[in-house]
Amino acid sequence: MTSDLIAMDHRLTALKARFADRTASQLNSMIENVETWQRGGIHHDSLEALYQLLHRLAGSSGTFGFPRLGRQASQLEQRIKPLLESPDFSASRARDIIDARFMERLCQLAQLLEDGEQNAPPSPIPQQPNLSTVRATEVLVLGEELAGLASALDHHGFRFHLAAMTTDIPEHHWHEGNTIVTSSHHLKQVAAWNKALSLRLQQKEATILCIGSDDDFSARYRLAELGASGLFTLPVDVPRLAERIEQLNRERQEASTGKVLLLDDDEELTEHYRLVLTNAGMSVRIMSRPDGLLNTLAEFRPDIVLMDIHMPPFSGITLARMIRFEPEWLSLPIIYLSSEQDRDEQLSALAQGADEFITKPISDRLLIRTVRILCYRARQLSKLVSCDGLTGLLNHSHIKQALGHEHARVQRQGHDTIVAMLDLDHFKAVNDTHGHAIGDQVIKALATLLQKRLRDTDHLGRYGGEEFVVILPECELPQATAMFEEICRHFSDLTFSSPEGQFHVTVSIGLARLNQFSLAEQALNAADEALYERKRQGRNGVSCYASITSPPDDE
Ligand SMILES: Nc1nc2c(ncn2[C@@H]2O[C@H](COP(=O)(O)OP(=O)(O)OP(=O)(O)O)[C@@H](O)[C@H]2O)c(=O)[nH]1
Repeated sequence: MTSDLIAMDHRLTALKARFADRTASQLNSMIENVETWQRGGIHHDSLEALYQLLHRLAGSSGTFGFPRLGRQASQLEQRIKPLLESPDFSASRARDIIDARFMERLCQLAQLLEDGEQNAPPSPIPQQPNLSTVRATEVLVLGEELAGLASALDHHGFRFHLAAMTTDIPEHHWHEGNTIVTSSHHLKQVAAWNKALSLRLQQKEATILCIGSDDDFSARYRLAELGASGLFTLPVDVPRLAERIEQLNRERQEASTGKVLLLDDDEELTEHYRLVLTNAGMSVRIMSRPDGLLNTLAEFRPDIVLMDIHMPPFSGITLARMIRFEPEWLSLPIIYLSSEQDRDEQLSALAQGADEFITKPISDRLLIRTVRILCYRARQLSKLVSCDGLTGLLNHSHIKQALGHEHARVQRQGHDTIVAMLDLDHFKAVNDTHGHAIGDQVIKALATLLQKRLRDTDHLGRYGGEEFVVILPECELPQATAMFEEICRHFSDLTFSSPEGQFHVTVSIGLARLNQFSLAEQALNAADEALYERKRQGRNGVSCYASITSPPDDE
């Protein structure tokens, strides 16, 4: 076990101990209360307090290793619920329910807590996917004949490892995050090697893209049968291959990461979920009270919200409806986390503004899998709305929105952020000579190169036809200039081909510091001005707004 896992194990054990202590003292005082009620009268509020305790235990005990306690609490909870919901509550009906048998079973809960604590085996910690490998973009190129292709991929920003045979690849270079590129002759052997390593290292198989000359149905079918996930025919269209590899990387990364806002008034349970999800590679923000919910949504911008339904005095159902007041959050997936078992009740809760229901208790593994799938689906959906179809980058309105958010962050935190405006040079001539479809490939190649070279925290958008906007948070002008100069060099090295022959394209870039401007729009105009200065100076390079002119005093 790594030191991180040991630390996490200790924290989960400490949480379990806290849960057991708190529950023991709450159960004991509840048992005393119920004994008093049996002698006197039972009030609605007292019964409601008992219900809340049982409801909490039904939802959380399983997570802390007390599944029997959770089941029994759920059965007792179900006995009280109809009376609490009925319009004619009466003390005598309550006394009929809270009878000697009920009391006996309530006392057993405390016993189950003690027994469970002694006997429950420690729950295994779900393994964290190694994020450094998930993010890795190394391409394994297998087959000496593909050496030229490997160096062409290098120009597109991919690290590659070239080998003649699988036996020449050190095992530590293989992981499930790899893309393997090989020719159809080697596919059978490469696929067997890939499968053997995936079984031995207990990871998913790496994705194999195949280079071949036959493109007919039976050739394709055979490659798919052998385990290939894509075919590129000779001569290989390198920008298209680079784009496919980049897309695979993105999909892998998106499948393992996610931003989750978790709202539940049970602090130990929320902390447990946070530890488990964070350890699985997700970014988690927790709240035990909903007061600051709207601010947290705006600042954290989660992929999904996981929310308890019962958080006295708040109701998750009302909160879900309240979140939808803001058009910005109309499509934000809200998932109820609740121990409510009744499907009818679940559906009527869902009808009022949420999207899914996760029933507590839930095992750590199932929680991770469910949350991962929900985050992935949420990102795919929001991408459809926010991304440009040709390049997959943010579209015009969403890159402007991202700029607005970053401007607000800069104003609050004062860090340096750079805005870049990029425009392909003489692109009309590219379209006129090689055709619009080839022009599209040039646009996609620049998008892929930007995605490869920039950080996950940067924002990339296609602003117009052959114009891009990039936002680099927490970056200074000299760094940004050096990085974009390198991008210009790499882009001009890419070779494109069409029936008219091979050709190269260059890009001009204008930079501005977002901090210099009181409005985000002004920074965009400044970057645009710097871009046109670059065009005047001969294109294929970078100009900075600061070096052209100082900002006016009032900006
Ligand atoms: N293939 C393709 N071309 C596009 C797309 N959107 C815009 N364009 C073309 O991009 C070209 C832009 O040309 P201009 O604005 O004249 O600029 P330019 O030829 O790049 O010259 P400079 O910017 O001065 O270097 C036009 O021919 C547009 O039709 C697109 O989605 N795909």
